[in-house]
Amino acid sequence: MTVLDDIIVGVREDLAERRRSLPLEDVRAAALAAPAPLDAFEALGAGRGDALAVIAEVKRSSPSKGALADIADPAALAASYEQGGAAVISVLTEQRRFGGSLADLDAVRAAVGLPVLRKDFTVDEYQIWEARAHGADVVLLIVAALSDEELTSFLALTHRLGMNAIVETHTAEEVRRAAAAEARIIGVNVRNLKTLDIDRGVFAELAHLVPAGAVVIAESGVRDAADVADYAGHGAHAVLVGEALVRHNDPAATIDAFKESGRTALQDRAAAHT
Ligand SMILES: O=C(O)c1ccccc1NCC(=O)[C@H](O)[C@H](O)COP(=O)(O)O
Repeated sequence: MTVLDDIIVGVREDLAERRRSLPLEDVRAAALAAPAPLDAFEALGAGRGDALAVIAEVKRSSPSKGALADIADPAALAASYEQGGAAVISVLTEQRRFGGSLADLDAVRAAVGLPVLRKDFTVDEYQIWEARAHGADVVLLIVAALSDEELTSFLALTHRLGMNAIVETHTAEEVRRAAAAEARIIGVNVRNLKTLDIDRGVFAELAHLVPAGAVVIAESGVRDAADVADYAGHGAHAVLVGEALVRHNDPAATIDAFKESGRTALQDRAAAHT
């Protein structure tokens, strides 16, 4: 069993319990009553000009590293991300392996005026309705965890609710599947979901396969501004950063530095293409 399979077993068990305490009809009603979603595609699309967008993640722990940070106040952390110029805030809500929760999502939603990503392992439409009910603007759809039919129907539901999805890929075949599903935002995650190893070179290999018009996100493995520049130089419109921000004592300054590094790399890239 891969790490992804193992995570999904836990996700399904937790989901069954939530579904028992709150049926789908009730979650749907709450989602439809929630304030309208914010436009993450536009917020991330800034990176298609000369300004790299940063998706800043609230991440307590992970299967690869264990506990990362004691985040006593996720709202305050998210507010510092917003102050540093993040375009989108990502909140990991998976509980067993990442220590996240819907309570974290609620706290962050209430604290920031930016689009918020509910970052979880989406395997059922219930989770998309639930994300919207809790004020999320974006959900994560991991191609490796979904059939083509699920990917297409989950993407359609997401768009019908006025939300966006980051469609996450790890291989050329998954980028092809994301493109065939007409994903507007495609993430390339350089963390191998079988070994959990980071290989930043994967982004350079796959980014150019993403269709023009889509937003391309480099996910995972950003340690410093040089990594951001490397991703931007290979075509990233945005980077998704967790560990480097939650471990830093000044996340706002770190985001600012990442954006500056990305801007310079994008300008160099544009100059090289003229
Ligand atoms: O972070 C992990 O160990 C992990 C393991 C298995 C599946 C997903 C995992 N992480 C989710 C993410 O995509 C990252 O949280 C995100 O890209 C940020 O990564 P990083 O900046 O390297 O913390």
